[in-house]
Amino acid sequence: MNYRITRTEVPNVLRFMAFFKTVIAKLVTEATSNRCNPFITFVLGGPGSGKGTQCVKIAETFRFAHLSAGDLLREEMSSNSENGTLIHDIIKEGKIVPSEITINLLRKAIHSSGNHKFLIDGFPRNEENRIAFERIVGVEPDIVLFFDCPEEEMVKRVLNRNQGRVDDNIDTMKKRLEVFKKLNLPVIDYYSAKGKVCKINAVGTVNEVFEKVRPVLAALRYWFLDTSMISIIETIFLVAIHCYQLMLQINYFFSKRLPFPW
Ligand SMILES: Nc1ncnc2c1ncn2[C@@H]1O[C@H](COP(=O)(O)OP(=O)(O)O)[C@@H](O)[C@H]1O
Ligand SMILES: Nc1ccn([C@H]2C[C@H](O)[C@@H](COP(=O)(O)OP(=O)(O)O)O2)c(=O)n1
Repeated sequence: MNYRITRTEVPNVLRFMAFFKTVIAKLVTEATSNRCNPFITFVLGGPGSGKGTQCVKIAETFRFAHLSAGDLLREEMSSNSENGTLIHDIIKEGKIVPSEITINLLRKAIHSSGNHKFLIDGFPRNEENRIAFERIVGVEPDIVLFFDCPEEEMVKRVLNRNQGRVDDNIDTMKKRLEVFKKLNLPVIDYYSAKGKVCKINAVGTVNEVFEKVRPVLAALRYWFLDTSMISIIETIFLVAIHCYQLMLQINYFFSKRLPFPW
């Protein structure tokens, strides 16, 4: 195009470009705002369904930070903290520790991890956990992985776990299964209704189950790639506009006429 900007038009063109840059920045902020929050994956399933085992593999393969609510509570229990005895008694009874204690441990672990993609394993266990997390941490999970496993398989796995846990015995296991059905399944239903649950059949060898999980996490890679692509395109676009503005100002200063680039 042969159109040339005249000297009197330059201030208006500069003003238009400043407005254009503001609009682009706003659109990009809106497109990426959700993505600046940490990426939260809740990992749920009955006791012994294989959550912890699969989380280790996911964390290794896809570089997520793995935070196990149960492990954090057990560490707290053995650190002789003021809540130690309370946590021990609740876990031994197969019940759920008050949300405030678990969320405090999770919050500390999230902040000290240096990662922005999290697998939160074994949380939320009940509606109280769920509501408190959303209120205190202020985010909802991006996805929920649900390891669906038959009861007899879960019992077999827990009784063979051999990690010296106070709750890995048949009496506590029966109570935990009841608590899972009564309190945890409603949480899974809640997130299912929101379209966030990805149900994985947890029967099979560890590797077979992981092959069912892999495509779910692999699909998320595009999600993360998407975020960086938007930022790269935005940067290229804004740098181009800045350069043109600068050229325009230099030309204006030397009172020349500048060809319009489109
Ligand atoms: N797919 C599987 N097949 C057989 N055993 C498994 C499988 N996944 C995990 N396990 C074993 O079952 C036990 C419970 O697994 P774990 O990952 O601790 O479950 P959860 O975290 O859901 O309680 C562990 O001893 C683990 O090695
Ligand atoms: N959000 C949570 C997670 C675990 N707990 C307690 C109660 C659970 O029975 C124990 C053990 O949890 P953990 O996730 O390690 O147990 P499983 O791996 O499902 O066997 O910790 C809790 O009170 N609240």
